[in-house]
Amino acid sequence: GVAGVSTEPTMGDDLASGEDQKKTGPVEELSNELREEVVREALVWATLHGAVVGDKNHERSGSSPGVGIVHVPLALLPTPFSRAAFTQALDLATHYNTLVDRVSQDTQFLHEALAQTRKADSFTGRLMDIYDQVNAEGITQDIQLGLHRSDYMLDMATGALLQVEMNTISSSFAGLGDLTSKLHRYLVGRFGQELGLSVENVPDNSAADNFAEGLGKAWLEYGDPNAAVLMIVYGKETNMYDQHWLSFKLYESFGAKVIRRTFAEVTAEAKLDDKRRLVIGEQPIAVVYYRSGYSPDDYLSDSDWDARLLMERSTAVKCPSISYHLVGAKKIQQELAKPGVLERFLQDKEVVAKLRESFAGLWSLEGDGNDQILEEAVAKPEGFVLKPQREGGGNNIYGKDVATTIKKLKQEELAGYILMQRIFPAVNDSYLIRDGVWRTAKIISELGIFGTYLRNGKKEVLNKQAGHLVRSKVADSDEGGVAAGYGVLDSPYLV
Ligand SMILES: N[C@H](CCC(=O)N[C@@H](CS)C(=O)NCCC(=O)O)C(=O)O
Ligand SMILES: [Mg+2]
Repeated sequence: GVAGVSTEPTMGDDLASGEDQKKTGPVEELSNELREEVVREALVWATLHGAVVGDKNHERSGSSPGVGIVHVPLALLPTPFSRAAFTQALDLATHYNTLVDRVSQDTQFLHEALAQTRKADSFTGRLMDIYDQVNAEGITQDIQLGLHRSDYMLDMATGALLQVEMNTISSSFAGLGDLTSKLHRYLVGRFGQELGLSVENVPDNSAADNFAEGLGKAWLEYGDPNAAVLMIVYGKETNMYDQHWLSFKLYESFGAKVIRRTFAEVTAEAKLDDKRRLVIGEQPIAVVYYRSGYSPDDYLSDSDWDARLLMERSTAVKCPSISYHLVGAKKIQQELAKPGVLERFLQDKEVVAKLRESFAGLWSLEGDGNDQILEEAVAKPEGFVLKPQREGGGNNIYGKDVATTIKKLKQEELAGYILMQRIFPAVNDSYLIRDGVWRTAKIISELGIFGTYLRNGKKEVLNKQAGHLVRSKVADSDEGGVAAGYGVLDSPYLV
């Protein structure tokens, strides 16, 4: 209901029908007046501290800063999450950073692993073409900056922490996720007594500072104080404040300035000078940070692809470089899960074992020996997710559609997908607030762990577990993307 007036029927009651869901979380303890007070404090805190997004109902909200602003979709209170699993996820971060960097340097592996996919999926094909072109010409810049987010779900049946995916491009919400932790620490600190919660169970977060540090240290490694950071963005971006948090902290901590451009503006304003340095207008660029370019929809014409290639050929540090972008492909995630493949990149057996135990079931549709798993996926589709080579949310295939899609795919299309074990996390009770309106809901949550990695040639400058994010969604919805409008920002309550 509207903050202060509980108008809507509470979702919780409807879904209680017969499901023996373990009721967890503080939701049932909230009396009306306490809930109204906590909701009001949450909304005021979020607004005052910049935990905001553009309001999609306001036509200028994505293009004019300060206009059409609304608080970020939120879980009112942090959601219970296993302390052991949280610690395990944090511990994996530096190892996943290293894995991405090692795989990115193995041209033969990338070619072998993506040979079929580049033919089956034209987007991957275009990325591979750029990869081949810059390799043929000779890499101009071996400073690699990764600002990653490795997403996990805690499988209720086995208690296993399983990786959903590794994001190596445009990993959102270091800014807003950090703030959500701070908001929940404020609310639990202020109302913990009545809520029966303690702030020690709400871990602090420094994702925004860590991502700004990654950008800042890459800018320093480039070594030109007059050069700027170029952020590649959408013309209309309702998640701009998550991006501006990083720009502001980067300037505050390092003095580096960020300029924002779309691919079209890069086409109009960019050139390479005689040393292949990237210049936008008169402004030299030290780092290119992509917050667009992860979906084929982001390339509206060949000139956008030319802009990507031009930036890739330049001496600017790309985040991600084309090779880091490719390592984040779902096909690579699936190939890395094959027996013996991790050992190609990592020597430490314990590390290999830790990473491998975080892999969910992952299978290709094409190639040898998969008939049995394909039959199982057609017979029991609810146990699987079918994933195209797409980022940005809203693309995965669930339920019966898994079976119908597998049956209708042509042989040459199979390598454009991967099949993954569907993970069933615990269901929790929560209050979700969107546009100032709260509602109770049964939610499932996904934990993202940010990682920052910077290597300059042989020198590893940075390799950090860089903070966390929880995104929650109504338990019966398949998609969970916040930017895509399904999920809310949340944080873990360690139990
Ligand atoms: N609007 C763009 C959105 C960029 C984007 O979609 N990033 C993907 C990884 S590729 C992602 O992190 N998705 C999880 C956050 C969610 O749930 O929406 C931006 O913020 O720059
Ligand atoms: Mg993703």
